[in-house]
Amino acid sequence: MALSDFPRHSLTFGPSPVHPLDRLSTHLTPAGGGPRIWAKREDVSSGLAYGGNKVRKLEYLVPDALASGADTLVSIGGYQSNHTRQVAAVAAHLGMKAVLVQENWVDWPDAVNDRVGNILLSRIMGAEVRLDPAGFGIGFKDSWKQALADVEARGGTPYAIPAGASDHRLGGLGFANWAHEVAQQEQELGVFFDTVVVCSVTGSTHAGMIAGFADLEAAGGRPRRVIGIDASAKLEETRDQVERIARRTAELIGVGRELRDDEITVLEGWAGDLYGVPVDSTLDAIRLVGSLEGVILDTVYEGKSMAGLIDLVRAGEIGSGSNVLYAHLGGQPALNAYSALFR
Ligand SMILES: Cc1ncc(COP(=O)(O)O)c(CNC2(C(=O)O)CC2)c1O
Repeated sequence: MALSDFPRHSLTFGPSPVHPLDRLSTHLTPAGGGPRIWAKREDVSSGLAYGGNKVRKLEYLVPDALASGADTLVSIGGYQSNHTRQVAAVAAHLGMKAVLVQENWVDWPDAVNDRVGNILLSRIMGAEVRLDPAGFGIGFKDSWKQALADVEARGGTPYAIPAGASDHRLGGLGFANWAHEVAQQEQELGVFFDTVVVCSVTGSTHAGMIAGFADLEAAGGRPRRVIGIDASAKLEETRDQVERIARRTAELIGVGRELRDDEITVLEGWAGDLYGVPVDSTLDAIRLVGSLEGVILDTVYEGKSMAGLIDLVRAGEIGSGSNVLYAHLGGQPALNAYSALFR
């Protein structure tokens, strides 16, 4: 099957905007001659509760959920999960229930961590929010399996959405479609993005991009670099999951060849020691992009991937003449649980 053969339930206003970050580009290479940095904005692409990258993935899971006769979406994340908040929004939008397991993925000292931001939004949207003391992990957790069983036990029909909607047969399609959308926007903009920078944690955003760009290359497109910046602080787990989902998605959409190892790049160096805990480079990136561009990045994900992009540009790893596309995947609501860092 080709990507276009898979049903997609539209959950966005259309293609997510692409725009240059020229003040950032100039700041990083004041003498000129550096790369031009652009952003593609998943944080402003949907009307569903501030949107984000998971809405894209859910566009391909929703038809499967509806076809299964499910009445309840069941998923999992940390207290400040952007993913579970987007699941709550999509469930509300579809007239379905949502059961969300919110684990203690970030041992963060903020007293309101389980009451503001994403978890507040999920409660407003009527989701059943289950706080669980278990720590971070991107695999299938017992708390999530229990939630599925509970929905069935009370006569409901659950639809299982794993963490980040990633380790799911259809989890990579959303960003395979994103890659095709980029190619369309390149035509309109008259630019070619030779490098894409994206945050990687549960992996199917990055993995879908890899498969989608390989699909485009198989149809005669130019090769490009997709650089994942790890924000899980569990690099091997995240890299393994990116590779597994990328290969599975490439096969699913009929790319017609094995992915090359060099197409799967997840870099460490900006996650810090713990998922969800910002480090100096995270906060520096957030303040720099906020003050130069009025673009807001979060402390868990985008602040870390932007820190990676900034260092790669400063080190000349992303060089002059390059047009680099930064995938802004959302995440801002969680900032409310980190307000003490920005006094
Ligand atoms: C704003 C933002 N940016 C990047 C990512 C990483 O995406 P992947 O999980 O697809 O690798 C998330 C994920 N968030 C998770 C969540 O529970 O919110 C899945 C971890 C994200 O929310």
